[in-house]
Amino acid sequence: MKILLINGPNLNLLGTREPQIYGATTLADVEAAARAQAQAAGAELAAFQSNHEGAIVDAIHAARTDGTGYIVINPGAFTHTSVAIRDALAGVAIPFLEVHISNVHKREAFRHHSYLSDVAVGTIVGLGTMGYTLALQYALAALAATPTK
Ligand SMILES: O=C(O)[C@@H]1C=C(O)[C@@H](O)[C@H](O)C1
Repeated sequence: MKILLINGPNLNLLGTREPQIYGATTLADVEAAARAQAQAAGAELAAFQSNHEGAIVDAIHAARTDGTGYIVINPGAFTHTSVAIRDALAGVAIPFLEVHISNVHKREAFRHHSYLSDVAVGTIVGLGTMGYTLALQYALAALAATPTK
């Protein structure tokens, strides 16, 4: 079982970026916890972060042929702008969960729309970095129930 964790732009700044919104946990902490969670379940986790839309699209394409069974993605600001990332996720037909650390629905209006949510299995919003843990828990259970992946 292999899960790909993708974080988008500015999430490399986690821990110092607007901590009142995104908390004090660093991206390295998030990725290390996710890796340990996956390994404890007998799964592999690949973690990818980029500030560049095309690099995220390329990472999604690569998942199509590397055995990835589930994607957990926080697209950052590309959530609200990127048809390209939406199309890549739909194009590889790998189930994915959309995660947002903050409750985007309590923030600026431009954050209320996602180009991904209607093609996602589900979304986890506003639960801080625990959202990643919960998303992984769901993805691991889903993969365990479908042994082919
Ligand atoms: O809450 C989050 O994780 C999302 C992260 C970002 O960087 C923002 O651009 C999104 O609007 C929200």
